[in-house]
Order: sequence, then C-alpha cells, then structure tokens
Amino acid sequence: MSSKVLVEGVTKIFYQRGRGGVHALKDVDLAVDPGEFLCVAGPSGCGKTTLLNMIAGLDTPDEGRIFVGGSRVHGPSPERTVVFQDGALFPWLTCGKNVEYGLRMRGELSKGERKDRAEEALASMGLDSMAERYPHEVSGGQRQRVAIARALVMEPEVLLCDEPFAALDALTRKRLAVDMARLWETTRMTVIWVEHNLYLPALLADRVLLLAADPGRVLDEVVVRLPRPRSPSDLGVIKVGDWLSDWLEALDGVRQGHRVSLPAPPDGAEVRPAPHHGRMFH
Ligand SMILES: Nc1ncnc2c1ncn2[C@@H]1O[C@H](COP(=O)(O)OP(=O)(O)OP(=O)(O)O)[C@@H](O)[C@H]1O
Repeated sequence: MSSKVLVEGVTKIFYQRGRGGVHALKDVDLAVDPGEFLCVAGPSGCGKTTLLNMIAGLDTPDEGRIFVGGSRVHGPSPERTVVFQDGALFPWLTCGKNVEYGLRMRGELSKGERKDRAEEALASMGLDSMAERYPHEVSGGQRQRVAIARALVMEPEVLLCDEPFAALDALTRKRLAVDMARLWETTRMTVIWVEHNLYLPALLADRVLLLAADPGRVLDEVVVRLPRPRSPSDLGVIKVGDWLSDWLEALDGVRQGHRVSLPAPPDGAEVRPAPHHGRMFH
C-alpha cells in the first residue's frame, strides 16, 4: 500500500480549436517516496489535475514516462485509485456496496469477505452504521468519507486525491482533514493530493509541490517538517498554511509575467528549488 511514484520528463499538450496547443505540463520530473504524503498546489490551470490523471492512467503523456511501484503506467488500475471532488459514488448502490464495488470487480474475495472488508473500511472513516444507506441518504461529508473508504479498501499502491474536500463547508473539511491525517499516520500509504486550500497541506503533507501555469511546470517544492500528529490549531500549522497561501497568491504574479518576492519560510517549512527550471522568486 505504499509504492514509489516516478514522473520523468512529462509533457502534455492539449490542442484547442482557435487557440493552438496549451502546454498543460512541460517537462515535469517528480519522485514520490513510498509512504510519502505529497500535496500538489498551484494556481488554476497549472496542470495539477492533468498530472494526477496521468499518474492514475486516465490520460497519457505526450512525452515522458510514469512509473508506480517500478511498473510503467499505461492505463487505469485499482492500484492507483482516485478520490474526486464530488465523490462520484454510484447512486443506485448502498454505501457498503459502493465500497465493495472494486473488490467485486477484482473477483478475488468471497461475498462475505468483501462485506467484512467494506465494513472495516467504512469504520476506519467513522461510518460504522452507514453501510445500508444510499448516497442520497448521507451528508456531503459522509459521502466523501465513503469515497475515501472505497479507495482505501482496494489497498492501492498510491492514493490519488483531487481536492476531495473542496465542495464541503469549512468545519466539515477541517474534521475530515484531521481524520485523514490520523488515518495516514497509521497506514503511511503513498498519497498524492491536489489542493487549493493550503492549510490542508500544512496539516497533512510531508512535501508540497508548487506548480506554475503557462506552461504548467514545477517551480519549487516545500518540505513540511512540522512534527506529527498535527492539529489545525497548532501554531506551526497555521504559520506554514498562511505562508503557503501567500505563496500561491504570488504564483499568480508569476503567471502574469511579474517577478515576485516572498518572505522567508517559517519554522517547519523548507524551500527546495525545482532542479530543472530554476526559481522565479528572488
Ligand atoms: N481536455 C482538455 N482539453 C483541452 N484543454 C485542457 C483539457 N484539460 C485541461 N486542459 C487545459 O490544460 C491546462 C491545465 O488544466 P488542469 O485542469 O490540469 O489545471 P488545474 O491546475 O487542475 O486547474 P484547476 O485548479 O482550475 O482545477 C489548462 O489550461 C486547461 O484549460
């Protein structure tokens, strides 16, 4: 449940009528260690979802290669499950059957074993009594918990998350993030998590990759060295979250061609320039 992810020289161009080619990503290199929690952040349109989709195998690079657990990614696999913003649950299946679905497709377990595994995964997300309910019978936050349980039950090599809490209210988002942090601390799975809200990486991540747009590329990375377990009320988490948010605003300046300067990182965060592209800050 924790494999290395390698992205080597990946470029993706989308051709749009009347606009020519858009470099969603240009020459992106990335290595994620087994058991690392990586957040990918950056302004709108910098290629975060494109990168995640290509690691998931839902899209293919025009150039470059991607490996997960030493195997080249050629298409989707249950070893690389994605949790989307809207959960994408099947509305005609109960929450329990939604969680069981991937196991059923895999066809390795008996009906009873599948049910037990699904109940375990739901319990790990605090949903012990929800198995018989349909998605429309639970709250938005509970639906996202089911979506995460559905991904976890597959014991993927890497868990891929595309802003899974973005549609939730602030309080629910915070609760889910705290539970996710606890869960990750016990499982230490490899996670790649695309995020806009930069307080979540301060709470969750070992490292934050900062992308810029036009062309989508890695600008810098930030190693988050805050001790665990972390809490949203920790001063260190708040300071790193504030500083990352300032950074994201500054990246919009980069996109518009301005040079920007940033305050030095607070304790608990360390900036590492991206190896190939140089920094645009000074
Ligand atoms: N299927 C597509 N066809 C054409 N252009 C696309 C397609 N998907 C993405 N793009 C373009 O590629 C660029 C990167 O898009 P992507 O969705 O990966 O960015 P993002 O960082 O995830 O943005 P956001 O934060 O707004 O979700 C954007 O300019 C987008 O318009």
